[in-house]
This record gives sequence, structure tokens and C-alpha cells, in this order.
Amino acid sequence: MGDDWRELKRMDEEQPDSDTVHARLSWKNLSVYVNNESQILHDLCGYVEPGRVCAIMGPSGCGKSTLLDCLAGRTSKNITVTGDIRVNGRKQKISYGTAAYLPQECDLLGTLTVSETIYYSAKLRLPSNTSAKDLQRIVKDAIEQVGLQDSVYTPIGNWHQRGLSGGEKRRVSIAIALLTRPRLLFLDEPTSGLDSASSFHVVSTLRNLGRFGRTILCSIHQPSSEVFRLFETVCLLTTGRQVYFGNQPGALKFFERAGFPCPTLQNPADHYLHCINSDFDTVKKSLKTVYSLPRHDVDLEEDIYLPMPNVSDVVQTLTGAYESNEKPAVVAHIEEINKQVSGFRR
Ligand SMILES: Nc1ncnc2c1ncn2[C@@H]1O[C@H](COP(=O)(O)OP(=O)(O)OP(=O)(O)O)[C@@H](O)[C@H]1O
Repeated sequence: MGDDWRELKRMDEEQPDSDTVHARLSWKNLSVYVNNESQILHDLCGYVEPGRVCAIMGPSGCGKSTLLDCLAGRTSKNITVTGDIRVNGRKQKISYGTAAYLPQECDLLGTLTVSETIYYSAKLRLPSNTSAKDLQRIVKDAIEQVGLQDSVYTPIGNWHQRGLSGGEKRRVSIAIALLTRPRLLFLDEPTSGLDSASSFHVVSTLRNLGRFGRTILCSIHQPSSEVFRLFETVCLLTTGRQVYFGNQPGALKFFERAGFPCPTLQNPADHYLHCINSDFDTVKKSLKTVYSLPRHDVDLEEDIYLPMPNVSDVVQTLTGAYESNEKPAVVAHIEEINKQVSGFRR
């Protein structure tokens, strides 16, 4: 921790307002192996520009957290990463304070209030010589950035004391992550377990943080259409392979061109996940058995439940279309931004 603090102090001295220093993150030919044997991510490419919020989406087990962990530089020992990960055009280890990582579950003390929680976290995370005035200012900024000004005296809450809602607790965790003024923010499923309104509030908060020039990446499971629209960039994975990477409206065109247009009035995120989630093949198999049984009073219309061809065929078509039509442009863009930023001071 001592080194981390020194690093943070150095950053503060060198970059008095690190909020204004931007981080362009890119990854190319990124593959990940477990125990040097089985491959769980295959040749992924992508980038996130400052001010943008990128959603990593895909079915359970497709590698969302693994990708996030690799990019944040926090993989476990049995994982081998190959490929090229760059921040502002340079291969570099992401240092303390430059990036913050929010795991799915963040433990907060239920008896403390919002301001106490953030204040004590600031005392622990910031250099020990931070003045009381600066500490107060940083805490106040963090609270304001996540929109918790009206709840500063509310206890976090626990099983026997009523407190914040799930979405508000998630925003407290985001505020804590902001204390070191990170330029890169990684969040593992920040909306898991939240209802659609709270999810919308959390992702809107992230979008707002993007306005300060932060580069934000988060994995997300099944966003509502309102939440999905808040993401500027989408990274769609299935079984560790890239199905789509690019801007969010572009995904609609990509699926349409590949022969799987999103039905009118359907949430695009649901449609994409339906197309690439192989669990649907298993469901179809079991439903076929149900359909073969004599029907009673329930009039099941098979077309409603089984509108798509086999997911494995769809995935093959989509990954092929991505490789040949989209990926070259993604790679060219990565090379372009890395060329541009390599001359900048990071
Ligand atoms: N350290 C590890 N050792 C062994 N297997 C791993 C390791 N990390 C990830 N995996 C495997 O890699 C695959 C992808 O896991 P990952 O957690 O990245 O998926 P995910 O998309 O985040 O899933 P979920 O949405 O369920 O959280 C899974 O099959 C998982 O078991």
C-alpha cells in the first residue's frame, strides 16, 4: 500500500487535476488461456475513448468478467494473457489511482452514513498528508458526482436497520472508487440485482461521469432498452468470441445486414442476447418434448417461443460477418488512436 500511496501522491503532484488527463484504452489480438490449456477469450480487439461508456455484454460464462479483469490488469495466477493492451498508446501497467475496479459485490458498513462511509474510505485511500480541506472537497465532489447529496446522512443500512436502496448503495461504491480520481473505471455488473429504474439511475450516473472525460467499461447482463441506449459502445461476446464491437446504433445495422434484424418494438439488447445465447438451444430441445405432449387447455404457439434458427448457426454467421466486415475497421481505428496518442503526455 505504501508504494500505491507514493504513486498517488506523485500523480497528484504531476497532474494536479487528473480528471482532465484522459485515458484511451485499446486491446488487440487479446487471447486468454486457463492453465496454459483451454482458451477462454479468442483474439479480441476493441477500444474505449475518454468520455465513453462501453458495455461488455453476452450470455453467462462468455468471458465478460475475464475481459474486464484482463484490461484492468487483475487476472488470477492460472490465467495467461496474450495480445496487446495499451493505455494512451503505451503498454503499461495500470497504476494505483489511474484506474478503479468495482467488483459485483462491495461490502459497506451498514451502520455508517453515506458521508461517513465515503469520508473514512477517503482517509484510507488518499495520501496521509492530504489536508483536511482537500479531503472534504474530494468527498463532496465524489458525493455530488454520483448524485447522493440528498442522502449524505442516511445510514447505508443492513438486515436490521433500514437504509439506502440497492441502487444507492451501488452509487456509494462508485463514489468510493472516484476518490482517487481514476481516469479509467471498470465495473463488473454494476446493475446486477437492481430493478430497471435503479439500473437506469446507476448507468446514467456512469454516463454522467463520462462527461468528466473518464473512460468507463462495464460488464452488463440483460439491460432494459432504456439502459442499453445509454451505452455508446458495445462489446458483444459469446463463448469468448467477438460477435460485435462498435457503436451502439451500429449493432442494429450489423445484425440486420447479417440477416437477423431486431423485430420492431423489441429491446435490441434482448434480441442480440437471444441470438447468441446457446442456452436457448437447450431450452428449445426441452420445449420440443413439451410440444410433443398432448395439449390440454394451454394453446402454446410454437412460433412465439421458437422464432430463431439454432443459436450455434446464428453465432457462426455473426462471428463470420464480424471478422470479415467489422473487425478490419476496429483494428484500423485502434492503430489510428494509438498513433495519435503516443505523442501526448499521459
Ligand atoms: N481463473 C479461472 N480459472 C478457471 N476458469 C476460469 C477462470 N476465470 C474464468 N474462467 C472460466 O472462463 C469462462 C468465462 O468466465 P467469466 O467469469 O469471465 O464469464 P462471465 O461472462 O463474466 O460470466 P457471468 O456473466 O456468469 O459472470 C467460464 O467458463 C469460467 O469458468
